[in-house]
Amino acid sequence: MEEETSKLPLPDTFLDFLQTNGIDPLIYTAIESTPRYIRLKPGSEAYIEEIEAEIKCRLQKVNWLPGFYSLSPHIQIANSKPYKEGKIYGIDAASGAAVLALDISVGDHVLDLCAAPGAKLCMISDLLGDSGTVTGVDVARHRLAACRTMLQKYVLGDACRLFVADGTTFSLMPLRDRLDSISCEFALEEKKDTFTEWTSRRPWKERKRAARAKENAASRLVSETDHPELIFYGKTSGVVGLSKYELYKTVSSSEVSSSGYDKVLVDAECTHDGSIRHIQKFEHWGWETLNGRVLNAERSDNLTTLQVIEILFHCLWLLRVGGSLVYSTCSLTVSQNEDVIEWFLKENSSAALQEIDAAKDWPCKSGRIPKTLRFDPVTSKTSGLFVAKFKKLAV
Ligand SMILES: C[S@@+](CC[C@H](N)C(=O)[O-])C[C@H]1O[C@@H](n2cnc3c(N)ncnc32)[C@H](O)[C@@H]1O
Repeated sequence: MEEETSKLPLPDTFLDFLQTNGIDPLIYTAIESTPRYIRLKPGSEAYIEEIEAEIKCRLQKVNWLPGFYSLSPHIQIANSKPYKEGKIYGIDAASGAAVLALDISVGDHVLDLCAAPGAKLCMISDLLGDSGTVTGVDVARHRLAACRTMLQKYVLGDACRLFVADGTTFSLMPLRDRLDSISCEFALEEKKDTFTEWTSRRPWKERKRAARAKENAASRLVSETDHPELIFYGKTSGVVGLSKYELYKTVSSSEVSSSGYDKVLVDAECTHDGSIRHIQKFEHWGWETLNGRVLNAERSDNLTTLQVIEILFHCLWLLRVGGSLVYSTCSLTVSQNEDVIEWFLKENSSAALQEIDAAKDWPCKSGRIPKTLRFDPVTSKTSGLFVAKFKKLAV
C-alpha cells in the first residue's frame, strides 16, 4: 500500500477512465512522490535512533496518526534489521486512518472482513493490546496465509482468529466470553475433539482438510455447506478448549443484536485506482493490460458492486446494536464509494452514517456525501482512500 513516485505517462484510456469517474489526473501527476509510511510496533519507541541508523534514514513523526512515521519513498525497508525483527511494518497512513476510524476501545471484539494481506489487521491487534479479540476473514486462502505469517512475525496473533470464508455468508459470532460458549454438560466432563493450542504442524486429518480446501479455492468451488476454514487462532482468541460444535454454532438474529461484533472493518476489494503504486505497475505490465484489470473491470477479482453491498448488509447484521462499521476502498471512483453507501443506506434503516471523530486533524477532503472522507496523494500525501463509518441502530 505504500506509495512511491508519479509523473506517469498516463495513457488515453486511463485518462478517459478518470474523466468518466470524475477523478482529477493531477492526483497521479502533480507531485513528485508520496512518502513511504511505517508503523512502529508499540514498545519499539525506545529504539527509534537504532532503527534510523539501521535503515539509514530519518523518520518523520506523522503528527495526526499515533505510531506512524514517514520516510523517503526510495528507502527499502524489507531487508532491514528492524523490519526483520518485527519492530516496524509498512502501512500507508491512509490505511492507518481507516483503522483509527473504528475508534477501537479496550475489550472490543473486532471483525476485519477482507482482511488479507493484513496490515490493517496487525494495527487492529496492536491497538487492542491484551484485551478483546480480532477475527480476520478473507475469501483468498493464500492471501490469508500471508496474513497469518505477518501476525506471527509481529507476535500479534494471540487474540486473533483467521477464517477463509466468503464475506457474504460468514456468520460466526465473536467469542465474547469463552465460558458462555461452553455448555454445562461439556464443562463438567473432559471434552473430546477440542481445539488445543495452535501449532503450525497440524494433525494429519486437518492437513488433509486444508489441502482439500486449497484445491477448492484453486478451482473456486467453495462448498456452501462447508464451515469457514480456520487457518489460525491465538491462545487468547477463545478458540483453545472449544469443541468444533461450539466454535461453529450459529446464533439467532435476536442474539446477534447483543452478542455481535463491536466493530467491523470492510476494506473491500476494488479497482485500486487510488494507489499510484498500483497504477505504476502497469508501466511494467504494459498499459494495454489496464483495460482488463481496471478499466473494464467493475471490480477486480470478480467482486461486483452488488457483492460489496451484500457484504456490507451481512456485516451490519453481524454487528451488535450500537456497534460501528467502517467501509473503505483504495478506489477514488464514486461508483465504488458514494454510490455504494447511498444504496446501502437507502436499503437499511438500521444503518446511520456517522461522523469520524478522530478525523478532525486529518489531511483529507470530504467525500461527495457529508461525513465520508477521501484521502489522495495531493491532499494527503498518502495513497488514495475512501472511508465511511456507520452505526447500527436498533429498529
Ligand atoms: C483491498 S484487499 C484488503 C486489504 C487488507 N484489508 C489489508 O489491510 O491488508 C481486499 C481483500 O478482499 C478479499 N475479498 C474479495 N472478495 C471477498 C469476499 N467475497 N469475501 C471475503 N473477502 C473477499 C480479497 O481476497 C482481498 O484480500
